[in-house]
Amino acid sequence: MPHPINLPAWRQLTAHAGEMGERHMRDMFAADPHRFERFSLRLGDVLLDYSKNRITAHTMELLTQLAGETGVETARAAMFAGEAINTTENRAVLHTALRAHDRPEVAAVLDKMKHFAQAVRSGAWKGATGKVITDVVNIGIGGSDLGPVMVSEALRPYHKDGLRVRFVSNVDGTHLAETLKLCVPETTLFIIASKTFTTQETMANAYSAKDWLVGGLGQDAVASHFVALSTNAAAVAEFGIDTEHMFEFWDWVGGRYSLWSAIGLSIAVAIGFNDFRRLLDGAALMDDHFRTAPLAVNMPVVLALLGVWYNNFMGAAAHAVLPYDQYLHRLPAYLQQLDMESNGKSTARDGSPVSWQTGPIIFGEPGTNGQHAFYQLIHQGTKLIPCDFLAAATTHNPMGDHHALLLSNFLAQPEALMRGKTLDEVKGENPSQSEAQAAHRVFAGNHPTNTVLYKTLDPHTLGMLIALYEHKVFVQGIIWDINSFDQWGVELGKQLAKKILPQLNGTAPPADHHDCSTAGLIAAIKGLRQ
Ligand SMILES: O=P(O)(O)OC[C@H]1O[C@H](O)[C@H](O)[C@@H](O)[C@@H]1O
Repeated sequence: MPHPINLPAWRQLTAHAGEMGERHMRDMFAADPHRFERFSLRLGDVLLDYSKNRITAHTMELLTQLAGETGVETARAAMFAGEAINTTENRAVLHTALRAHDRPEVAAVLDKMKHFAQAVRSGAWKGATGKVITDVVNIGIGGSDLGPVMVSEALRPYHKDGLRVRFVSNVDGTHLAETLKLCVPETTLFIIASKTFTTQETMANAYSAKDWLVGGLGQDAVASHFVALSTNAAAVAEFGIDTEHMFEFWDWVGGRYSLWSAIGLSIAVAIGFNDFRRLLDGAALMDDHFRTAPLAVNMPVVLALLGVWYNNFMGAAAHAVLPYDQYLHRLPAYLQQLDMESNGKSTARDGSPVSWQTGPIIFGEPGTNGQHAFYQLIHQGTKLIPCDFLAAATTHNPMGDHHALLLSNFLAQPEALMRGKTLDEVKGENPSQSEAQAAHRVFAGNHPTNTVLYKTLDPHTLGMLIALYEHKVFVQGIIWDINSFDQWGVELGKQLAKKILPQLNGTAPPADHHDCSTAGLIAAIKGLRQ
């Protein structure tokens, strides 16, 4: 497969970007009253409006051509077929199989999760002293935390009353300590979530949680207060969890794609298995759409292509995710891992260095909070930052005018970003102001946004939205000719931390291989501790 920059569509897009640089969306909207219908897609209760982008029909044709030339359709088929497309780890990438209904091993684990979730929720599962569980603490990090936290927060209206699900990820003891202050051993159940069951942070937190539990209830209590989610049965047993109480998954499930697997157990406990199944079914609907819809009308493909357009042809380095939905307040954090760990790569699939841009910097906050913080830069700064706006047409919490206020902002911001405000408009508002004063009040506009509107944030819709982003990231990885499914970039820091630990603890002599900054900081920490 030739590198993307050598493909005909890439060259044509480079030339086309030059032409499009001159054009303002305000004029394109004025010229075409059907732009919304032309550039929007709908699947079930989810609507994607991508009309506020710096595109024409020709732009989309060229981008779709790029998807064709980079082999997106072949790659998509290979992923769904279970080929080992994660070539640096020789693994298949089959998170889609977790939400389909055709694998017996998946069905068996889901069944086990269902029974466990029911037992905890109904009170049939008892702690060591016979009390029902009131607090479930998921201990995990990265993909074993961010997906479950994000979904658990997003689906709060579906949580069972009186059952609190908490998450501990950071190796900073503060995270666990502050969480344990809210729990008592007799009624607390720990879910240790780790694909490898070797992750330093998770193991440290799991052992400390075990000490806390054993300190309160004794060693025999571990069996009824700890369960594990992992692919590594030996390590689970060594930790002291009966593998009866282990929920397994497989190496073909990447960490950041694992919330659909046993890693989702905390979600199933919080919202109940039926709603967890609805989450999977929503994702399966998006999978089906992604697998079968022609590229030009394929929602994840269109989102991916728009991202490529700005990232590779218009010089954008970042992408903002702006949910106007408080329940999605952890979506940006979740997408940071999904997108940046997947596509933050600089080696092409053939091992050569890339000479084109790959994954963007993802950031965001829930609207309207972001408006009062960083939107200034998006509106008037020097950087081009494409944004995704997301909102539900209905609210779980009708209260006065709040939802209408929220949605009016959700609609106003993309309109303002698109349209901008000209010098003449500024002067028209206040003819007495000086030229210089007026200049500060001008908005260039022409800032691209996608709008994702859905009916209600329910489990099914959330499943669709997450799968939408998963497949977007996949398509971009194929176009950029990188492996979206490994994460070698996180290894070096881990290795060095392991070496530094005994030096900090004083069980190993200060090493002379450090640079003077690291050595100086180690010495400073020791000094400040005295
Ligand atoms: O689930 P675990 O094996 O504990 O891994 C947790 C996380 O740590 C790793 O360092 C990776 O960067 C993540 O992709 C992964 O999700």
